[in-house]
Amino acid sequence: MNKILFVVNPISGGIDKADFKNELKFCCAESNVTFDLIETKGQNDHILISEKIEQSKPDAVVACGGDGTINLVARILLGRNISMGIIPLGSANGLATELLIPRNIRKAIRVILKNRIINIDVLRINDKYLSLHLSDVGFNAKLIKNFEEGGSRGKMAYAAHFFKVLFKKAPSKYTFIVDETRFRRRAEMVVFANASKYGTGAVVNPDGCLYDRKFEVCIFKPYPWYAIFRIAFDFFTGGMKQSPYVKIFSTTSIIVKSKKMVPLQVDGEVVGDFRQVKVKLESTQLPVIVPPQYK
Ligand SMILES: Nc1ncnc2c1ncn2[C@@H]1O[C@H](COP(=O)(O)OP(=O)(O)OP(=O)(O)O)[C@@H](O)[C@H]1O
Repeated sequence: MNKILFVVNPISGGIDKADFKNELKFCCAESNVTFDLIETKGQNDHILISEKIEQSKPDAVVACGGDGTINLVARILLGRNISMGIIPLGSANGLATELLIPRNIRKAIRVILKNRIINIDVLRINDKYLSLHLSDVGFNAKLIKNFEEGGSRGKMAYAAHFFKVLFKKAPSKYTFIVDETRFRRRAEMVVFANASKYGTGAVVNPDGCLYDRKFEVCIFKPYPWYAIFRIAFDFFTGGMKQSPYVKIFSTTSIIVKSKKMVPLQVDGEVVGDFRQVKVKLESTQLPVIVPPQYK
């Protein structure tokens, strides 16, 4: 690899990026690799980064931030034949966790410099949003919405919101359309899973694989209140496939319709309320730099 462009979100995770930039200089000099760096501004980043790519002609573009920054870079790179790297420097790094990318900055930079690439699947939602990791409608989207609106931070606050939302059940009626088949179900949550687990470590889709040319739909059926503990247990022990409250199947496209508006979250970001969610596997995969331990 000759040249790398690092896209750094200066505010992600509330982390000062000075140490990271020093590490970057050190590691790239050590490996004789030239690099460019651009900081995101929070506005028109798509244009600024695209222009920088044209000018800099990098072999790889590395997203340094949280899931939002990764999604931004992925949208720009898809179809361009440039690989994407990830340095997890956000408050939420679901995809980096899934890919076993080290949280340690120096180790993460060295993963990039080793340049081991796999092509991962990408989902397109409602012809607009890109999902590399996990997207859903229902209780998790509500959880994220409440958490963001609550203004609180930290694991305890998150756990409190988690149980509050699980207890405050509000199933919706959904119609599922897969190829020629159509069926109806009431559900507390429907997950469109390219990956296997959330950034918190909760395993929603135990067999999830990022490069298998399909994704899983995980339907959480309405459950009695006492099932909350079983569901929480299955989330953290990887037992979701055996759960009587969850149905999981694989597909390459689906349309889910709901009578009422339901919040949709895409890779950690609530993007709005919808009555219809259309999910499709993109024909193009995205080359991503991964550590040797990711199989
Ligand atoms: N220079 C900047 N100033 C303010 N906001 C910015 C800047 N650069 C990027 N952003 C915003 O950062 C957000 C993406 O953050 P990202 O997901 O990478 O990190 P994060 O710490 O996990 O964030 P969050 O906790 O908000 O999800 C986007 O909303 C983007 O608009």
